[in-house]
Amino acid sequence: MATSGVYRNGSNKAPNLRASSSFKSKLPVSNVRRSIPGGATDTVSGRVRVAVRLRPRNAEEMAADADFADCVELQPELKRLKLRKNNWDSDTYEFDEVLTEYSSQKRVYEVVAKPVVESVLDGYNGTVMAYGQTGTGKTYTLGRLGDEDTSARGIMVRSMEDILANISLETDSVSVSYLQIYMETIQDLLNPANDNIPIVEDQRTGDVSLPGATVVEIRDQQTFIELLRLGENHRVAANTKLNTESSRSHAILMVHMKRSVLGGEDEFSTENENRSHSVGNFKPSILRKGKLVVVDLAGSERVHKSGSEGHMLEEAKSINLSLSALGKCINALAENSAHVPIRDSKLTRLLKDSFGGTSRTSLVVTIGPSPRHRAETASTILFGQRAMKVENMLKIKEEFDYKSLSKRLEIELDKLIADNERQQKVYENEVERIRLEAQKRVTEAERNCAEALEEEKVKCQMDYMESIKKLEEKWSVNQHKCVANGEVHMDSGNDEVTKLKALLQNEICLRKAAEEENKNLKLQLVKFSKAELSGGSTNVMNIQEILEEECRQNKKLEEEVRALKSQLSQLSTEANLVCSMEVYLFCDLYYLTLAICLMSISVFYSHFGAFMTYYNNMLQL
Ligand SMILES: Nc1ncnc2c1ncn2[C@@H]1O[C@H](COP(=O)(O)OP(=O)(O)OP(=O)(O)O)[C@@H](O)[C@H]1O
Repeated sequence: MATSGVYRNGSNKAPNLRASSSFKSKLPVSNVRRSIPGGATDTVSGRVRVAVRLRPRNAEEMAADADFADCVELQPELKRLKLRKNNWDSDTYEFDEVLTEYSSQKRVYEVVAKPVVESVLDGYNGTVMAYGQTGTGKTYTLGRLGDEDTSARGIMVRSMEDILANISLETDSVSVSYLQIYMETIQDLLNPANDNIPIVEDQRTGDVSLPGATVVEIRDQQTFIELLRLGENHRVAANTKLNTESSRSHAILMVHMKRSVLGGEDEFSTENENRSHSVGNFKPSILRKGKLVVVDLAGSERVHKSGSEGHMLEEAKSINLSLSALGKCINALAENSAHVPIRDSKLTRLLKDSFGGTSRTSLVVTIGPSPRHRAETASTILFGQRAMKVENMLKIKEEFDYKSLSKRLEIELDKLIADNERQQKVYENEVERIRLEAQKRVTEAERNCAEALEEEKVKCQMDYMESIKKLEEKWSVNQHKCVANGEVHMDSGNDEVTKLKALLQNEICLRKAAEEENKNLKLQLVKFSKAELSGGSTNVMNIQEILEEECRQNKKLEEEVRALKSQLSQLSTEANLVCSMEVYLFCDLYYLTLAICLMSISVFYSHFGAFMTYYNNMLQL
């Protein structure tokens, strides 16, 4: 009976496996505490999950153990394993999963690794590790490539298949490193020249990294399989008594995944959305940095059983040393010991996060059926049982992806610039269209205007011609009238003007003679004045006054003569142009004026004559 067995897991009671959630189930969301960015304190408890896998009998065992029953009996439906002590007694152990010799590789992947891979895709670290005696199927479980038979593919290949199927190569990235710990040195299986890679621990986060290890970005499954093949070729293996191709090193495959998750995609979208509203629609996406570590341990073995000696013995001792260090750490963690001897080996330092750390860890312990190896099988089972007690505090590794936000903003900016340029082009085309239309309209308006002007011009010319014609007709009529009425007067007017001119000329001559005479008189007066200088008689003074008065009169006359001259010249010009009636009027007027002038001149000369008489009298006196 299953329940009648004795539980052997460090105490008399099996771990409370039923209380835990299903091995396949995802992490309970309600337990997750998140704090972004910086990867902070998003933790959830996660016990190390352990499955046991039984290898079928191999050819050697079929022969050697033909008469013996297997040392184990599996009850997969109860997830129990019975380890026979003898024919009538057995110890019963409970595991998270019990995988029989008939379990397919697919089933093994799904119960052991798939939940871990899913966690890695969610941004957690994950570890899948195989532990067991040499030749029990660790490499078979983890590392089979399934070249000929895809159903034989191991956990490594299937994990990568799942990862590649769940990420977007446009926004996410996957890269791998493949290493081995051989004789306490870390070597690069993808580049054997890298044969002493240091382990670097981040003091702040506790994260472990291997600077210098080859990191290859994976974009397709085939590349990954080729890398695994390359790594397997470089892995140290040897033909031992227990396994013709026994791995002499611990192989460690590290898969680094960076997955960009847009805000609002998952359960904490509301929180992210609220936070992102301050930056508008451009919420930084969340970058999840999950790391999957797949560890194919070297086989635990009893040295005498593996037949190792010389260098292989040294290898076996080194393997056992590191496995024993791992066992001690797991024991310490299982017992909540204050000190966990992580630094005792490279293996434990490298697996620091896998046991007692932040990783979701799944362990598959492989066992063989042979009763001859019962002790090793028991040891393996106990290792698994202790590992089941190790509690990890899973911590999500995520941060705001400012790089991707910047890229998105750049793309958005490019889009906006292109939109703007397109709109600018549309605008320019529209402006050009409007300009051409306006130009067309202006040209049309100009043409219309020119036509209208031309029409107006023609009309004006016609009106002008009409007016000229009318004037000419009128002028002609007037001409005829003039000819009929005033031709004789015109001729007589012209004669009168000529006479007037002659008279005027005569008067000018007279005036000049008078001026000459006046000048002479002045000279004589000066002489006379000198002679009579001291006399100062009143007569002379009177004469002077009379003389000055005469001069004034003379000037007045001169001005009148000048005015007459200018009027005469004007009259001469106008006389040729004005009609005969007007000429008559002007002529009459001038005759009158001229008569007055002549009268004035005669008065002057009469005065002048009187003066001269008086003057001569005076001289005689
Ligand atoms: N479940 C299985 N079904 C069929 N064959 C298996 C199974 N497990 C292992 N084998 C076979 O057993 C042999 C040893 O397996 P494997 O090399 O995987 O053991 P191992 O534990 O890795 O050994 P080592 O520790 O020496 O490297 C191989 O030939 C493998 O094909």
